[in-house]
Amino acid sequence: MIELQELEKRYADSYAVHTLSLTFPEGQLTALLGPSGCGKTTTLRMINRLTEPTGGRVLLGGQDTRELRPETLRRGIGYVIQQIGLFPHLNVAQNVATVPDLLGRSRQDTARRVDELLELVGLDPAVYRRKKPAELSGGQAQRVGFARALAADPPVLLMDEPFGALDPLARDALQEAFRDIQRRLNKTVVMVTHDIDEALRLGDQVALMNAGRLEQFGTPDDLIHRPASDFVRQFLGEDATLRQLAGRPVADFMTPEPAPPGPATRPTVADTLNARSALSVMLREGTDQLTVTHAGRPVGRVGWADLQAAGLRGGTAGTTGVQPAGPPTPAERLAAPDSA
Ligand SMILES: Nc1ncnc2c1ncn2[C@@H]1O[C@H](COP(=O)(O)OP(=O)(O)OP(=O)(O)O)[C@@H](O)[C@H]1O
Repeated sequence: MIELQELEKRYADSYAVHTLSLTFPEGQLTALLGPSGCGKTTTLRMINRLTEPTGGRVLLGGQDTRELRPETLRRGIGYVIQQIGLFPHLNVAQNVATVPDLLGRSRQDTARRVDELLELVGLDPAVYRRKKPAELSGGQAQRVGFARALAADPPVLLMDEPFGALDPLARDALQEAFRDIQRRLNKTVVMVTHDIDEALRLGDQVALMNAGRLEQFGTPDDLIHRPASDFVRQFLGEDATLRQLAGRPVADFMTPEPAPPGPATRPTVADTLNARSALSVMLREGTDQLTVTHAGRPVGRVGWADLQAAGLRGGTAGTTGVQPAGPPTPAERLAAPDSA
């Protein structure tokens, strides 16, 4: 869908991006990940020509983007940045309506579209339509930014650290909302982030860059279990598997099981709890089996081996240092960050 062919950006005698070739698959979210200064933002901005390449080309739906006028190109691509930059003098509805207005849609269509989009991003139109940006929290403003980026229903969405300026709670909530939206709308999304957790959690694919070049392109699972280089291994760190488990609900690893008769004998966790926290509970409670509940009722069980098999597929316990009957080190590491 979006294809980069030997794309390059040179500044004086240094390359911000060097002969970068990669294809962002249609309908999927690709996280552009890498250390500061590796060329993520430059790559993203070359897709919508906010930055002009010094070499190579970008194909969008097979068409060379140099053949399009930059404004036409940008109108067809949603763009979300860290501080969304809403127009302060316009209310929420007017901000979201900017692009449909530009495209000459009727007033009625636009009003309906604005309400749909506000609902989609989790803002009640009746409450938020007429508010000014100054009356919104950071998370709400960013939601409006998403709505605005989606207003023209672009097939492609570029996002540069879209959750970066939010506090952890607002960030989690908006990431969840966005994941849900992405599942429903199937946009082709390229998201720049330096946050490994975010990339592994939201990315269908991850493109890991280093010094202007691509180190590896693959699924989160590929990067964790089949790192293409020492750089990839070191960048993800030894906690990579735990990070991946943190992004998945325990329901994904559960074996369905009818509620056993009699009093509960195993510790219970809700099916929405993330798998990393479920591991923490096992360590804390000294058990390798948990009962999983849905709306308070037992629906299945999950064992250490299930999480280990899923989390460490293609690897070994040594990858993370997690051991079932284990010494205290992993327990400390697991329990510390987010004991459920
Ligand atoms: N206008 C410019 N002039 C000169 N050098 C630039 C310019 N813009 C970017 N660079 C350089 O290009 C390299 C890549 O920058 P870029 O902003 O793409 O990195 P990044 O991976 O997005 O970094 P970060 O995560 O810190 O935002 C950096 O070394 C940067 O200093």
